[in-house]
Amino acid sequence: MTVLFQSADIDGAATRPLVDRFGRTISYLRVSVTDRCDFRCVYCMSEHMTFLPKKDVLSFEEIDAIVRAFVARGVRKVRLTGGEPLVRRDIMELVRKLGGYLGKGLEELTLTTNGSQLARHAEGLAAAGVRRLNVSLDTLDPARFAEITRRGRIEDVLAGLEAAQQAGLAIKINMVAMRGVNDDEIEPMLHWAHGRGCGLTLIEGMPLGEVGVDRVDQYLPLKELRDRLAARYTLTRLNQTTGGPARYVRVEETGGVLGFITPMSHNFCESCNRVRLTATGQLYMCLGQEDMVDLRVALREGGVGALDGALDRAMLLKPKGHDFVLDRSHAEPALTRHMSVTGG
Ligand SMILES: Nc1nc2c(ncn2[C@@H]2O[C@H](COP(=O)(O)OP(=O)(O)OP(=O)(O)O)[C@@H](O)[C@H]2O)c(=O)[nH]1
Ligand SMILES: C[S@@+](CC[C@H](N)C(=O)[O-])C[C@H]1O[C@@H](n2cnc3c(N)ncnc32)[C@H](O)[C@@H]1O
Ligand code: SF4
Ligand code: SF4
Repeated sequence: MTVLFQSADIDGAATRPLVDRFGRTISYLRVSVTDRCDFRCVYCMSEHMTFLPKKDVLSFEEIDAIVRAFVARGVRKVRLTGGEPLVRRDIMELVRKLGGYLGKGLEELTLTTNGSQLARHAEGLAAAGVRRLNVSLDTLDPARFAEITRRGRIEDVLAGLEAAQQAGLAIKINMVAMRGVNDDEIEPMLHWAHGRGCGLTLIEGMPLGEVGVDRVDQYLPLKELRDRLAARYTLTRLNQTTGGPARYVRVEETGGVLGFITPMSHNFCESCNRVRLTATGQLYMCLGQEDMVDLRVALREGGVGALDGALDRAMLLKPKGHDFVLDRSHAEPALTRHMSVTGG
């Protein structure tokens, strides 16, 4: 195997932080380790997907080299995502490698997962230094779960959650709010999640990739949900941030934390701090735009030494924000690229 770099000290302050043209500092890297998934959630994928060729997928050594370059430039948070990160073969090998950067520049290593494989990986994740996970779950009803995921078994996810909590991992549940699909379950989910010590974050559906369902009908602005919840519960605004896009409140009646991610109704791009690496090594500067730098090409043609320059080029390309529009006259996806490619 080619050794891409020798061990060097990446501890301490970044010498040249990553700052874009709008003065935003990049401190958060999302890494899609695979675009494949064992589910086909209706808002994310179509029933029949063509996945990226396996031969083009970055090796763990290449991902490691790229993450290292980012940490050296001031990235403090890395999230593994996908597709489903836990379906990539030998994924724990990568988690352990990246866990080695914790305390040496990296402050948080975490994952977003559908939970289906969590039961067998929870202890390993905790041992590698992961402290919290975001688990996507849009319903508590087994039949509805099977419909939304087009093939998932809720029992597997619940067993995964149990194992993760046993392993001491903090859990935030991600729920995409969909009108006419799961909007009758917001309050039950809130009580269920908070009752077991998990946070709950509601998300507005975004128009990425052709998925075979009518996104316009399903779109539910979270302002509407927030008003509905505020009529029943006392919501106290929290200033806490995880470095992600959610805005949080405490629900006084349950004592738990509720988050709102509102890319459609309230754009949070002015405070964007993140970039995204796909499984095949393209660094996208925005979830909702096409601007990218190919780090796989940079690495394979120029070695690790070429990464720094590629990151500088990337900063010049980061756009101001997305241009998502979702209404009857814009029913097409904003981009053909599915969420599972860019990792959400
Ligand atoms: N438009 C937009 N959506 C985002 C961005 N980051 C995350 N999301 C969406 O937010 C939802 C939840 O993302 P997660 O993977 O849980 O990550 P996070 O919100 O950063 O997580 P925390 O670290 O817990 O704050 C997903 O639907 C993402 O697609 C972003 O930069 N822009
Ligand atoms: C793409 S998934 C990848 C990680 C993992 N498979 C999972 O589902 O948690 C990351 C997050 O994006 C969310 N997501 C997927 N498609 C979305 C869309 N069109 N709009 C908003 N959120 C979406 C999912 O609900 C999930 O919370
Ligand atoms: S949201 Fe996650 S679990 Fe669902 S299809 Fe997309 S990648 Fe898979
Ligand atoms: S849509 Fe693009 S610019 Fe806006 S927060 Fe997300 S990644 Fe950042």
